[in-house]
Amino acid sequence: MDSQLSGGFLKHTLFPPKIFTPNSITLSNGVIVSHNAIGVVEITPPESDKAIVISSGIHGDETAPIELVDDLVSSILDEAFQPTSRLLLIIAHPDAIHAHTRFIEENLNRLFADTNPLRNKECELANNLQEQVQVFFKKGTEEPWHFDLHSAIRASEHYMFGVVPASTQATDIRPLVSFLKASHMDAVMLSRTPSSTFSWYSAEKFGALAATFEMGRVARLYENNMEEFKPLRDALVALLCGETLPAPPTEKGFSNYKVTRTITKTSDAFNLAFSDDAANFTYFAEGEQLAEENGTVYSAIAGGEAVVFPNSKVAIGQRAALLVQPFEPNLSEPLYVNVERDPGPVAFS
Ligand SMILES: O=C(O)CCC(=O)N[C@@H](CCC(=O)O)C(=O)O
Ligand SMILES: [Zn+2]
Repeated sequence: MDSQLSGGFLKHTLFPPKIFTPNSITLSNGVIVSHNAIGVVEITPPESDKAIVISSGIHGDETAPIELVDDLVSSILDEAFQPTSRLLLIIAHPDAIHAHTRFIEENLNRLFADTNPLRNKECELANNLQEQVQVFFKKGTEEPWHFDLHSAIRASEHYMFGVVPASTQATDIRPLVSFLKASHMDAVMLSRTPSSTFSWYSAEKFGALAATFEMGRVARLYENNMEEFKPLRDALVALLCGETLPAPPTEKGFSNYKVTRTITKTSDAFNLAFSDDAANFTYFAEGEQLAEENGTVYSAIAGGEAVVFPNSKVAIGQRAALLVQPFEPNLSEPLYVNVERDPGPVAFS
């Protein structure tokens, strides 16, 4: 193993040597740690039943996930726990982390639909990450999982929540929902339409149990209160080690939402009808105005809608908000999140 990785995965990712050579070591517990690329570490135990990708730093200013992934790699190197799953651990975008920004030229988390023409650094990163994940999942036949860790830009009615992408695969996501509950998350949101996010890539291409996790709110590196994410870390370690997941908390509930609509910004005339700092999951009653663009008015549909990830400053052609409604899934039956096998009826405008 190169000496820099023993100084920490994050440190190596942010300050890599001029020439990087992929390398591997076998720990005394038999676990192989391979440093495949800058920001990509693969863990191979002697036997495995799951193949799990845990990615962070897709957005450079969302730092709690980066600290968590760095900590997991250090703990594996220190043999503090012994994974029984193959793992791919990722810190994706060092330039954006250095710059304390979401991205440099283009939102990396919208570049996983296909191989990208190389117009900027994010396209190159997305292509490399697609390749790394593809090789990783195709190496074995274990159950594929992917957690893409993020932090929200704004305050949120639900501090920690998962966003499950819609795919054309028939993947029953109930184990994922159980994992969210065991991680003490507050909510899950089921998508309805395909997206071009990293978690969608793993769900669509490999049938992975995949989700974007929102871990609290953006903060500078090492200014996060990582105690808040201890239940998530505990659940991850249990999953990685093939142990029983921790029990969900009894003191708080868990909310289920499904996306009713995606509002896409199509011009510079796009405006949100509410304050820029409205929290995620702010509820709007039927008829309340949500956004306006060139005379098209978006208002909440019957039953009302809550707004998630509102952002009028996104690039033209990109998602400016998700609108959601609560629902109660029937967990005694398989729960699918795709266009063909929709989780239940929902009102559309
Ligand atoms: O707080 C925000 O507005 C953005 C936080 C974030 O980066 N969220 C992800 C969600 C991806 C998904 O829909 O699965 C993103 O916007 O890329
Ligand atoms: Zn993000």
